[in-house]
Amino acid sequence: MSITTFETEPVAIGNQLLGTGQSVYVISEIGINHNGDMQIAKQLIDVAATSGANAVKFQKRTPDISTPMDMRDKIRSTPWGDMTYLDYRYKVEFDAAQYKELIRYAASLGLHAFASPWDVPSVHFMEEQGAVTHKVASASVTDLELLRALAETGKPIILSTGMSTIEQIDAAVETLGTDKLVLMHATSTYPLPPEEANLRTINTLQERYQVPVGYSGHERGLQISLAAVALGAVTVERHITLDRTMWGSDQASSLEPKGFESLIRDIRILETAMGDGVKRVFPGELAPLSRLRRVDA
Ligand SMILES: C=C(OP(=O)(O)O)C(=O)O
Repeated sequence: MSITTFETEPVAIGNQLLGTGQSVYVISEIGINHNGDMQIAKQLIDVAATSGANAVKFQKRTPDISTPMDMRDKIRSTPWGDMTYLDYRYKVEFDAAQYKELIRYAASLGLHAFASPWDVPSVHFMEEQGAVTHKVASASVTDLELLRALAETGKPIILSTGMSTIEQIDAAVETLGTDKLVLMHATSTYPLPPEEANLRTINTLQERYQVPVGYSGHERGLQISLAAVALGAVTVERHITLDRTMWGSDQASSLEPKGFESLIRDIRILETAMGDGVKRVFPGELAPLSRLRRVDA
């Protein structure tokens, strides 16, 4: 079985190029694992920085717009008591001053900070915070109004493709344009079982859209994300948490600090080991060559 990697024009996010042969851009998905607590958010930024990630990412919602109607009045038990799902969604949102502080804090540690805006006002909100890029969550692939607002920012866009058909991705890509677009292969099963990972889709997306393709992972463990890098993923995004037993819907399928650090260590080894594909004799082979080869050609 052959594996093809496609050369695509790199996309710049801030000072970092995303593309074949470039260092893998590692995104620490904080999402809502901060549970609305600035201290936890900053501790997660610390984890991203000490692990060697390139970026931290949040999820930004205007709950009155982005919360599905049939979910709003459902009662949820939370660490702050029983409340409606809508009230809970507000509880885990940060305001403009808090985002400014978090983005400034991340920048002081050498990290990009951005979000997946889940509705149009959240796009404008993140623009006002000066985000370097915007991510489209898999759930938003078919929200063409949101995608048009994102395209208008002129920023590079990272589009995740979980829970989407190829026709839905076609329409999203047409709306966003391919100029500054990075796609993410994703399967939105939490946690992701290996039989639904379908990693060869990375190559399918590269071939079809001719843009850099990364991987947004929800599996337990590290192997599938590492295999994605070997298949040519230019960026890897994983949820991070301080402790998988913390309260919150994404905590259990997140990586803890030690696991995240190991992931990035192994990604850096892999990207170096991928090389350039040009067959050559390496300096380290010369001694074994003279010792072992009997017939010189
Ligand atoms: C849910 C998100 O991403 P993905 O679809 O890649 O998991 C997100 O970025 O908010």
